[in-house]
Amino acid sequence: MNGSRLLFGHIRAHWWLYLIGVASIAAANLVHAQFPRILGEFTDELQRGGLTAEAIRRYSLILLAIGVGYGVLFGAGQYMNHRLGRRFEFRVRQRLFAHFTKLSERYFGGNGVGKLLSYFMNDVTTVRESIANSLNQMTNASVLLVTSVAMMLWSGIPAGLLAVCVLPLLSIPLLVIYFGPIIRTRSGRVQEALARMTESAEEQFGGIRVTKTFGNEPVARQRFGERVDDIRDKQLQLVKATSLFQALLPFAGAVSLVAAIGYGGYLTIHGHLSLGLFVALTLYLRLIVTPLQQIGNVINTFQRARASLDRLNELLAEVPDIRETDSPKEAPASEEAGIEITGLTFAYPGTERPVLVDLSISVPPGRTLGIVGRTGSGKTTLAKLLLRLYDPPAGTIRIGGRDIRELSLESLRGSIAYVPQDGFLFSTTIRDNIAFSDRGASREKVEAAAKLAEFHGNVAGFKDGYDTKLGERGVTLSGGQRQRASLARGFLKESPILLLDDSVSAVDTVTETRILGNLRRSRKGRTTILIAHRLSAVRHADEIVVLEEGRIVERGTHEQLLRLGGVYAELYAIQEEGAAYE
Ligand SMILES: Nc1ncnc2c1ncn2[C@@H]1O[C@H](COP(=O)(O)OP(=O)(O)OP(=O)(O)O)[C@@H](O)[C@H]1O
Repeated sequence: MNGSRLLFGHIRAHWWLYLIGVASIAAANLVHAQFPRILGEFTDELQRGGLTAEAIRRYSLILLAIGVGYGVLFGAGQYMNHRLGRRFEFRVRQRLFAHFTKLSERYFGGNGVGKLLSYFMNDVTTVRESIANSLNQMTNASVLLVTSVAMMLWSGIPAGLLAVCVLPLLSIPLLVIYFGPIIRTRSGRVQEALARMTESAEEQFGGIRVTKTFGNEPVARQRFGERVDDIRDKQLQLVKATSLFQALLPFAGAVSLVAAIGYGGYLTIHGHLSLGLFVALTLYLRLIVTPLQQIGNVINTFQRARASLDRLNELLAEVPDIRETDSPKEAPASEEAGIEITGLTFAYPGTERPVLVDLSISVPPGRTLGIVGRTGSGKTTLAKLLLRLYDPPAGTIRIGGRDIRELSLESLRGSIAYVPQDGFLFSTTIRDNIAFSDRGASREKVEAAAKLAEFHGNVAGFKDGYDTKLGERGVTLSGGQRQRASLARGFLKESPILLLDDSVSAVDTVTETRILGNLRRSRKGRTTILIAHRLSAVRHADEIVVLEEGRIVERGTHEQLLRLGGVYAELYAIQEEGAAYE
């Protein structure tokens, strides 16, 4: 979808409201354009010596009516246009968010949070301001220009004189053609620099604790300073172009006024033009200097808005990598939720080296698989493929006999409760964090999940219990508590498949043993995958696979692998030795 269509689609959808807004402003300007003519007539009556007290009262009332009429109509039009601008902003933000939720992990991996925020804040606001202001000012300016010229002709100002005065104004379209693209390009650069600054701010704020513990504040200040300097440079370049453009427009207006005074003054001296008409002419020309400046403003803001619209357009055109088939199937029921992985080889998009090589694993329904391996051996990648955060090659992963690429994303992800190592907790209550997959879950259900995760004891210690708020304005949990809260969230989901990715690594060994015991009791008969560094976490699994550089190097039960005396046995010996030291 194209950027202009985003804007024009909105205008088309609300065209009648825009018409009311534009018509009100147009009517306001028609009223306003009467002003010089009335003053011209007043001057002529004054010159003829026929001005009576009654006429002064009449002229005063007419001028008052013009003022009130203009104020009411202009205010109403402006209100309408600003309201519509806000509606545009609201809709576009909603749409952007909906689009974001469809984009894949790869997109978010490549684009920082700050950059994405910048679309919501800077770009949408620039377009909204442009719509409301441009419409108000453009209607204002064009109606005032046209009516002023018409009124000048209607008042009897000679067409020749008018042509001489208006001629300098014809340079305006040429200026617009020249400056428009320059302003747009420079404005695009400002928006990009703003996005980079927001991204940098987000990163610096996120990493502020690391910065402080390393005493690295000067480096952080310098890095952020570079971003701010970049914005300043880009903005200065933009300001130079817009200022020059805006200065040249009134200059054209001033040349036109000089022509009026020269030629009009000559005609007045020689009696070809009444003093009243001369006054009206100069007032009209003064009156059109403001619209000329407004046109300049509008063109500036519109060019800036186009740069932002182009950026929004690019974002909306981003096609999600992970898509469903035309008729996606439902994931199988719990008792069929076995997993078959056959000949799975996978490299991350844009990379050559496969991270997983020819994996074949079978997890019958209700069984538990343990996956161990050194850091970087591909364990989490396998979890991401199971969830289709990245696409596995067709036919390589099946659940209940169905290729996961044929399942609807909602039902696939609904059938797997995934607990990552660093589960993110939202700034809301503990209850809402645990009941994330089922907001209506009963208190008992939330507590049962927390008990399974050995988290209930901690929660009971908080003054507000499950209503304790986490995050920015709430309690800060320890690493182990966060991990158990995230684990409770996974347990509450009660999905056919449970996938724990090193989810008990931050808890002590006694708590780990309890959690794993709870898990074995509660998940009896349900498919479970345990990814772990600590072998104690997988020793009860029905099968354990050992990964090295993306390949399965050993497989079997805990006892079989110990007997094999290979990598697993070696790791086990090292970990046992470590545990003995503890
Ligand atoms: N988004 C990505 N793009 C490219 N390469 C990636 C991406 N994510 C991970 N990798 C690479 O894939 C390999 C496997 O990573 P993965 O996270 O699956 O390992 P892991 O076994 O889970 O490690 P750990 O035990 O440390 O969590 C690593 O070499 C990593 O650098």
